[in-house]
Amino acid sequence: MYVHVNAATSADGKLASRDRSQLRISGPEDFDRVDAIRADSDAVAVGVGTVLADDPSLTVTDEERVADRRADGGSPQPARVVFDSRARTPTDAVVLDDAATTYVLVAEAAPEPRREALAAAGAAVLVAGTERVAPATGLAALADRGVDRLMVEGGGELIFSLFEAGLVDELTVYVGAMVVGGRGAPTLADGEGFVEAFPELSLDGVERLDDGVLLRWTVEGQPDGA
Ligand SMILES: NC(=O)c1ccc[n+]([C@@H]2O[C@H](COP(=O)([O-])OP(=O)(O)OC[C@H]3O[C@@H](n4cnc5c(N)ncnc54)[C@H](O)[C@@H]3O)[C@@H](O)[C@H]2O)c1
Ligand SMILES: Nc1nc(=O)c(N)c(NC[C@H](O)[C@H](O)[C@H](O)COP(=O)(O)O)[nH]1
Repeated sequence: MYVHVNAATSADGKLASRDRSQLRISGPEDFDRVDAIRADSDAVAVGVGTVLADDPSLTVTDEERVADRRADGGSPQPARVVFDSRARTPTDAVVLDDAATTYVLVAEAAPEPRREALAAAGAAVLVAGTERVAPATGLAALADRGVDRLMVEGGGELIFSLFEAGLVDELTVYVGAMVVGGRGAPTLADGEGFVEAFPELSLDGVERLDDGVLLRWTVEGQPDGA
């Protein structure tokens, strides 16, 4: 599976402010680029922290892109994926509307009534991992369901854990023209952090977009040597 992580940060590397509410960093050109990546993907993934903070739709909005997907014989919308170890996704979350298939990846530790509530709300609940969703197991379950190209939009906890597992192929970051600050504000890669075996990136492109900069990298070396 090809895994493309895309996110937007402030000039100081934050995904959002310390209150973790949704922060508009991208401008219209970057949001259009995000829409195009979604349209090229079989599924779009976020962590449950992002669902709770942003309540995103994760759908393709450009009608031509939707029509192209249909013409190619595929589903009009990519599937949506929530990494949600304890099944905390609210049953009225926008990702559970009927716009697309939604997989909620949970751990065995997720309470059964929550799993049932999510299934009743229309989610396809997949168990991957014991206490926390195991990234490689989760991605294998998605691959079994036809996901070859996965876009990951964040947040910082999920992005770190995918790097830690050596599963990221491509990273694109839009760096917007603002400073957010705050030691507790989420950054592009949070989690425990690396002290050695840092994932190595190879720069593929730098481009001005809106008032910011788009950086494109291929992931060369990963902690597990993948
Ligand atoms: N600027 C951007 O591009 C962008 C993109 C996405 C999110 N955000 C922001 O990021 C913040 C949310 O990020 P976050 O880091 O708090 O949460 P997150 O979205 O990374 O979700 C983390 C949660 O996912 C669950 N999870 C399940 N399996 C996991 C695994 N293997 N590894 C890690 N998490 C796993 C856990 O419950 C964990 O608490 C919000 O403030 C949101 O607005 C910004
Ligand atoms: N590229 C990007 N630039 C931003 O400035 C920003 N805040 C996000 N955030 C990603 C997060 O997942 C958002 O919640 C979705 O971008 C919202 O997506 P919808 O339009 O609801 O589908 N992503």
